[in-house]
This record gives sequence, C-alpha cells and structure tokens, in this order.
Amino acid sequence: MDKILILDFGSQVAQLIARRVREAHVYCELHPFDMSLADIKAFNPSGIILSGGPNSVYESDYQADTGLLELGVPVLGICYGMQWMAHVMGGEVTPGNQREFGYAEVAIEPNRLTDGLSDDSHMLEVWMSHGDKVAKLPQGFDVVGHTPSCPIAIMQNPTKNFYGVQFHPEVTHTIKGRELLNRFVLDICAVKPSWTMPNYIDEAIAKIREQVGTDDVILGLSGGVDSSVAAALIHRAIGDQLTCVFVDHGLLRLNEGKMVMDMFARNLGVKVIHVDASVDFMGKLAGETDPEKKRKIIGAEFVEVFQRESGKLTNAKWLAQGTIYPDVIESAGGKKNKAHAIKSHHNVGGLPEDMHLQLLEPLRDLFKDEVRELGVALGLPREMVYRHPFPGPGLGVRILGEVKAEYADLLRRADDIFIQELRNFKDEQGVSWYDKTSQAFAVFLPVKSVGVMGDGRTYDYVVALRAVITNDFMTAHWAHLPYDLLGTVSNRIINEVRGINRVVYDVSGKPPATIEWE
Ligand SMILES: Nc1ncnc2c1ncn2[C@@H]1O[C@H](COP(=O)(O)OP(=O)(O)OP(=O)(O)O)[C@@H](O)[C@H]1O
Ligand SMILES: O=c1[nH]c(=O)c2[nH+]cn([C@@H]3O[C@H](COP(=O)(O)O)[C@@H](O)[C@H]3O)c2[nH]1
Ligand SMILES: NC(=O)CC[C@H](N)C(=O)O
Ligand SMILES: [Mg+2]
Repeated sequence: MDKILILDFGSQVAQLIARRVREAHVYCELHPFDMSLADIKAFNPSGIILSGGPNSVYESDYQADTGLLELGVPVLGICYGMQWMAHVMGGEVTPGNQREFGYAEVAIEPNRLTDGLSDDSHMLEVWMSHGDKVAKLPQGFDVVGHTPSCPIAIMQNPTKNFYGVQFHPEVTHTIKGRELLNRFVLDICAVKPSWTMPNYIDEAIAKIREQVGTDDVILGLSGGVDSSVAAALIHRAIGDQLTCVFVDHGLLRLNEGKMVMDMFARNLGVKVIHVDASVDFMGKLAGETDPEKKRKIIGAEFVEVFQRESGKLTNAKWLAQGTIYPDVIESAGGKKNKAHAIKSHHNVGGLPEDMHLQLLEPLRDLFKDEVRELGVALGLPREMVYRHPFPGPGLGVRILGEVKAEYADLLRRADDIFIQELRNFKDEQGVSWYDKTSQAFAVFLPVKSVGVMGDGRTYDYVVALRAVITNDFMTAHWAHLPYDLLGTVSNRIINEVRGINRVVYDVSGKPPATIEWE
C-alpha cells in the first residue's frame, strides 16, 4: 500500500495534516521528527510531509535526518518544515522583524503545487503563523509565491519534487489548503486514493487472526462507538474466541446497561458478560474528591475486573480495547516538548504494569470518523455508530468532587431528560439537536442554592448542561442550542427530579475549558 509519512516538529496542528491526507483516502502516519532514517526507509513512504513547529531551525536541535532528502521521494515542508529544508540544503533562514500571524494573500506564479487552485487573481488566501522566514533559497529552488512581508512564501525544486510553503495548508482558514495537500499527495507523490474502510476490513481481519492465533480475547465493551466497532471487527476475525465484558461501575447513564446488552444481542451475536461491579467501584471512590485520583481509581478497577473475568476463561491472553489514533498521538513518545498531562484517560497510560494480558487494539491507526465508517461497513446500525461518545469513567467525572450514589441517581435522571429533548427538538431540516451536536450531557454540581417551588422554599443542587460541536474532540465550540430547547429541559429537570432546583448552561469552549468538567 502506498503511504505518506508526516514528521512532526511539534506543531499544534500536525494531526490536521494527517486528517487531510486520510480524507484524501491515502494512508499516512504521523511520527516524531527524530524518526531514524532506518525506520523511515522501513516505512517506505511515497512522500514525506514535514510539519510546522515552535522552534527556530538555526538554533534548535529539532533536526530530522537529512538522509530523508536522498530517498528520491517528494517532500513538502510546511512552515518550520520548509525552513528546515532551506536550512539543511544550503539556504538561509533568518528571524523576521515581525511575527506574521493570521490571514495573508500569497501571489503565485505557475507551479505544480498550486496550479489551478486560484482564479485570475493568481492569489491564494492562506493562514500564516511564523516569525522566521527563508531569506535565501537553497540551490535548485525557485520562488513561486510571495506576500508583501514574506518574499519566499512558496519555494519549489521541481526536479527533486521538493516543495515548501510558509503558510499552513492543513487549517481550514487556508481556503484551498485541502486541494493543495491533495495535489501533493495524489499528483506529485502519485499515490492512489485506495484507503477506504471497506478495503481495510480484510487487511485488519488478517492481522488480528495472525496476532491472536488460537488464544481467547477479552474485550472491554462500553457500548460506545470505538469498543463496539472493535468488537464487531474482532468478532468477524475470530468469532467465538472473543468474549466481551461490559462493566457496570454504577456510573452509567439511565438504562444504559440494559440498552447495551439488548443492542449487542440484537446486532452482533457476540458473547457479552455483564459484570455488576458497582459496589467495588463506589466503595473505592468513597471519600475521594480529587479528579485525577478518581480517574486513576476507576482505571485500576476496570483492569481489576478484566483480569478477574479473563481468569474464568481457559485461554485468555489478550485484552482488546477501542483505543483510537488520537489517543495514541496524544500520548506519543519521542516528542521533546512533552505535552502537558491535562487528564488521564483511563484506557491509555492508566494500565498497570503487572497486567498479564497483552493488548489488542485494532483501531489504533484510525480517526473517529474512520472508526464510524468502518462500523457502517461492518454492518452496525446507525444509532450505534453515531452515538455521542461516553467517557469510560462515566458519571464519575460528571459528578464534581466526591461521588455518591445519591448524586449519581439525580444526575442520571437529569441527563436522560436532556438527551430525550435533544432528540425531540429538530431544526428546519428535520435534523435533531442530538445529531447536530457531537457530545451532550448533564453535570452534577454539589452546591446548593435557594429556590421557590409551589410557594415553598427549596434548598437543592445545581445541574449544568453541556453540549459541544467538534470533529475531533481536541477542540470544541459550545453548541448554540435554541432557547426553547433549553427552557423545556430546565423545566422538566426541575419539575421531575426532586433534589435539583437550578439548571445552568455551560458556554465555554475547549480550549480554554475541556469537554468534561473533570
Ligand atoms: N463500562 C465499560 N465496560 C467495559 N469497558 C469499558 C467501559 N467503558 C470504557 N471501556 C473501555 O475503555 C475504552 C475507552 O473508552 P472510550 O469511551 O474512549 O471509547 P468507547 O466507549 O469505546 O467509545 P466512545 O468514545 O464512543 O465512548 C473502550 O473502548 C472500552 O474498551
Ligand atoms: O474513555 C474515556 N476515558 C476518559 O478517561 C475520558 N476523559 C474524557 N473523555 C472523553 O474525551 C473527550 C475529550 O474530553 P476532554 O475535553 O474532557 O478531555 C470527550 O469526548 C470526553 O468524554 C474520556 N473518555
Ligand atoms: N508555525 C511554524 O512552523 C513556525 C516556525 C518557526 N518557529 C517560526 O516562527 O517561523
Ligand atoms: Mg465511551
């Protein structure tokens, strides 16, 4: 299979480059800039894209192996990537006298990378984010794009098929950015767009069979998108060697347990064991108020249950999980500027070292939308594949502070009302607000406020509603829900859930907030 290698110099948006390439139906992987030449050769890319990055090429140790320029494959450098090419190939990069951040218009001359992308104005509307610039071209290059403040905005060496752009084609603010990346990948690298999920199924199945052999596999099934698709895929590969374990930690949504069990019985025909571990989880969580500690307790308890259940099978050697590519990228090793640990997702990094099961993660290379596409290709029903994600720690991270059964009961009912009304309310096109939002839920705030109901004073808890719109869950906008929807939800919660007398709506984006409250 033809594939593209993306080397990440620490860009905030490197993942977007990978998204764009995948959207062109071309397989690609994102690796740290210091990937060894041997590994690059083993990867055997049809083209290489060098990302942007926060450093300056002339003073940083963020240097890739220059051997990648001798492989005879096309290279596209973006921002820092372009500057790095210029720097190591004999050109010159200097600090600009001012940072250029935001919208810019690049005047272009004929060249293979951008021909046909502009109208008669010969302008491209792009997004810039840099301080340094290429001041002198390396030998063999010419300038084919410039702005008033950036004389070398696009450089090319058509003989070697090397291109550099100072702007960021991967962000949507660069109007023809997608087309430019497609041009590089499909045209200049001449890769066939054959990366589609139906094509991928057979390959994935063969790989699972080879890995697992005749062993048994236990899979943590949450009823969420990722683990459901993983279950369907693994089941197709190894049939009855797969046993799914659905853990009820006492922090599931209303009727979730029954719904998940029914859904799987109806749609998949896989073995699912329903483990009620709520007493264990709730017991361990008692008295704990710190969000990170709560997450760690829940993560450890999950593994505890998986290990216990695997002991009941004769030949279980594997723990399968629905880990997907963003999980892997976010916890990537090799990056020198280790990203801050914002929160410990329970399934990545939260696993104990002494686990005797090996990990089987067939979705590790896929983005969420690809996972969904794969689910559809495997015949899973829409309502399963397009569910909102639900975090493994469940209501445990939506009850702020100490988790109590009493709080969980109130929250479950409030959350259920919110979700019901999101499904009821439709826009002019008939699309429900559940489908218009990417994730929505209620949060329990353990603070009391005064209210008045039926002429009586109340002194009860607060529930916050959260609804976000996002593609990748890395950044998100709060959803502009209609007031009448919010009004209906608020009325119903306060009337129907005794113990809650106030409902508020969360209008924070991510960043600066995160999607979950803990
Ligand atoms: N209640 C649960 N019982 C068993 N395994 C679980 C449970 N909750 C989470 N897991 C495991 O943890 C993994 C990560 O959870 P995560 O929420 O990221 O994915 P998901 O639930 O499969 O999909 P989604 O992102 O759509 O919710 C799951 O793929 C699953 O293997
Ligand atoms: O399986 C999970 N285990 C976790 O520990 C976890 N924490 C957050 N999430 C989900 O991740 C997405 C981003 O959430 P945050 O903005 O809150 O980090 C959102 O979709 C969250 O619901 C989790 N999923
Ligand atoms: N976004 C980037 O790649 C920036 C590259 C380099 N740090 C500059 O400021 O010019
Ligand atoms: Mg989930």
